[in-house]
Amino acid sequence: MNKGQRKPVLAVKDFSFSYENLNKPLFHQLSFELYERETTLLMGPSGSGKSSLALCLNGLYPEAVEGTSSGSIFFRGKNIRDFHKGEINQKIGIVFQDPDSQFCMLTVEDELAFTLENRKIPNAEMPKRISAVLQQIGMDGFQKRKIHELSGGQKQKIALASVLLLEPELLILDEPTANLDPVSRLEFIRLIRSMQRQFRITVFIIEHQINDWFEIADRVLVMGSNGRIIADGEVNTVFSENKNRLREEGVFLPQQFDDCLNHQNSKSIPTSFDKVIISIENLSFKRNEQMILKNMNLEIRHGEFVAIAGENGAGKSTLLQLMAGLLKPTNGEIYFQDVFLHHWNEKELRKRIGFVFQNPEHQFITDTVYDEITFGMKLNEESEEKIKSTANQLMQQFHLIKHRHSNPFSLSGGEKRRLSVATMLDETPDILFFDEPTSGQDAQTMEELMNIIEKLRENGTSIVFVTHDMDIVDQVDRVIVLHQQKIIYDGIPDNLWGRKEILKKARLCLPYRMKSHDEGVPVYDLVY
Ligand SMILES: Nc1ncnc2c1ncn2[C@@H]1O[C@H](COP(=O)(O)OP(=O)(O)OP(=O)(O)O)[C@@H](O)[C@H]1O
Ligand SMILES: Nc1ncnc2c1ncn2[C@@H]1O[C@H](COP(=O)(O)OP(=O)(O)OP(=O)(O)O)[C@@H](O)[C@H]1O
Repeated sequence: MNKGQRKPVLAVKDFSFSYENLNKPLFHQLSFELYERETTLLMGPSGSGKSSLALCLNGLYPEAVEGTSSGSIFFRGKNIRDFHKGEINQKIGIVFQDPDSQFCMLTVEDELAFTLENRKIPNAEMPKRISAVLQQIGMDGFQKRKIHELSGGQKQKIALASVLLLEPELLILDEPTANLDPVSRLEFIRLIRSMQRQFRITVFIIEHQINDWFEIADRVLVMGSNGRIIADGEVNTVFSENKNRLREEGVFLPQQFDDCLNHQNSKSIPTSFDKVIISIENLSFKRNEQMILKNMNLEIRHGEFVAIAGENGAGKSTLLQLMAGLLKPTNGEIYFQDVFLHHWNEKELRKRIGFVFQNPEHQFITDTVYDEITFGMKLNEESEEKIKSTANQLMQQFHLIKHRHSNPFSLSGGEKRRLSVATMLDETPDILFFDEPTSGQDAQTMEELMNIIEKLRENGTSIVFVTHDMDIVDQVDRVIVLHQQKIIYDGIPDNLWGRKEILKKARLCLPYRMKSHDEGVPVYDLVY
């Protein structure tokens, strides 16, 4: 049966949407259809309106925000406005970009039971279903854990489990794997594929990078910065016919279409890594009596570009926060420039150490983008002139000028992350800690971020960041891999790629430039 004869699950007709505080519509007269058992990827530059569209598709917007819409959205032929409240949210399940905004209960078990209650599943059946879904996402045993005490990736997995329990007819996933370790990401994609075969669900995914989804995506839609769909069709056709336009828009091209891709290695920057900036001696750290890091020794040198990798929950964010003095070791010592970290004056330390959180919202303390960027400079009593010119330069650099008066919490995911990085660069720090700075960024911003990092390094700043992106790890001077409270690898990335047993233990995979040697094998089977 061709598409002309098939009935769409979802039909969007001439749909436009505007936020009241923006002077023009975010997107205009969008028309497209989604079909049963198809997987459609929505791509587009950061801020183009992808998450806003997802929230319109399941009827949450425009009611839940100050916004207006025109046109219609039909679910199996019925206007979504004509469904009873709550009914449409079960048919169309959505996982938000920020899992924190999804949770309503304290523990994992209560959160998942809440979904089952809404589906009127009998209480007696719940433990079995909860255990089964947690097993599917590799988190059985986490039932009693408090959600706010989970790592970023663990939270994302719980948000995904919750929507899987809903068994919706249409599943909308907004950057669902951004915080997952590489193997969890591939496992999740496989799970979606098998669920789709089993339950005939339709899947709509918002993603910046298509590489992992390439094998299962039937179709790709691209939203342009002009608020219109600029490409729609089968994956190969879209990328081969629109390569230049998509590149101009800052959209990531799949590996096989990206002829500009090369293995850039930042080791070319002349740096002497002799002087130690951070030194860790016999560090141990416990949380709620659980040992997270044990007897760790580590040195970071001036100008070094270091990545920290490892599976979800391995302790990467914890290590970063300890090195930045945001957490105190249970045992052992950390020195910053040869002085005990906790002997430093707090104000002086914050000037010298920059820290970008995994969740950018944890960093925001003011009501506008401008105030956020100038906050540190005002605190340091910089001149009015310097504050203005630095703020303007940073807003230009991070494409935030048009949002200068916006509330940081109303920005798109990528814009929030760019703001959180910009606020750290009002001065050149001695060391900059980044917790997954590149996740959720479009191709253009990613490239610009890497350029900013290179410039900082030229000025001697050390960069230490946590990432699940093996292509970024491929570009650093040194990679540290954490596993079961310890460092199991510390060296150059090129040597890591040959250490299959380490990759396997830490649930890492190879960068794409190395995977491409095995052509013809589906990417999700190419973990080791
Ligand atoms: N609640 C809101 N009020 C006002 N403006 C908003 C609100 N939410 C989003 N915006 C603005 O709408 C634009 C689109 O945001 P949206 O989150 O839909 O983009 P996106 O394409 O998903 O971006 P990203 O790839 O960065 O996640 C952004 O410029 C954002 O600042
Ligand atoms: N506030 C907290 N209270 C108690 N335990 C916590 C807290 N935050 C994290 N943990 C636990 O500490 C361990 C390490 O968490 P951390 O956030 O450092 O992991 P991570 O390697 O950064 O993970 P991810 O890749 O998922 O972001 C995890 O088992 C997590 O559940």
